[in-house]
Amino acid sequence: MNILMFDSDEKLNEAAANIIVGQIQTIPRAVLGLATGGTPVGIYEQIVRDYRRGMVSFRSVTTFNLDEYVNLPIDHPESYHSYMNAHLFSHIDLPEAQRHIPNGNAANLTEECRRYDEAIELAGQIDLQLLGLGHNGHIGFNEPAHALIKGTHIVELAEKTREANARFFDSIDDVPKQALTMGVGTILKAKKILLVVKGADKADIIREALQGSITTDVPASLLQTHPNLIVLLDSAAGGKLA
Ligand SMILES: O=P(O)(O)OC[C@H]1O[C@](O)(CO)[C@@H](O)[C@@H]1O
Repeated sequence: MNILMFDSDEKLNEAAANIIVGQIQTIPRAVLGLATGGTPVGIYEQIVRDYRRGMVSFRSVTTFNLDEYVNLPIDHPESYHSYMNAHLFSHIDLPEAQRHIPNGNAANLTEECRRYDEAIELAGQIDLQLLGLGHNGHIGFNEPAHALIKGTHIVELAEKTREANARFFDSIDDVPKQALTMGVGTILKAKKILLVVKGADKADIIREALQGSITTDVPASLLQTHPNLIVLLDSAAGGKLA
């Protein structure tokens, strides 16, 4: 595990963008796993700047997002489809057919999960998976549980997750109760993982995830088993690491 700490958000975003752009430049048909939430917004802004400077093209890149809400219309401003369009996809030359996000409005959600896993397999596994961290240690929407699920599945969102994400909606009642998420097995199969964590409110959970026991109660702790994990933290998030 390689942990890097930054004293400014700008430097952290630049470092994360460099790693992602570097993968695209060195891997001919790179497959990226992408995340949503507040954390990656500045990283996507930096990637778009790099794209506009002509440093990178996404024409032969394939992307798979970690998750999507269930029963939230795709064009709802807070769907992860809308998020990805607003922050990344509408600004770069990534062909639409190469962008993948689970469909939380599919008539048969179980079948949609199976289809999503099959698409990832067909793409030849994920070269680089970008991850944020939930306050309860979730990665993607893999919430703390007695057992974690390997592949894409339907998940009941934890109250803590709905509370954290209520800031994006008019009220907590509007936050969906379910989501589709890539499983921890798929995440751990990525060749490289880039975990980005920002803010003092995540200092305790990142310490538990990286330096505590490996437990399904803190899904991110399973990342300790990954052979190629890079962790980028701001100094507030990293403030409690031993
Ligand atoms: O970056 P944020 O907004 O704190 O979110 C952290 C994590 O929570 C999620 O948004 C899901 O709640 C993940 O996609 C993200 O990695």
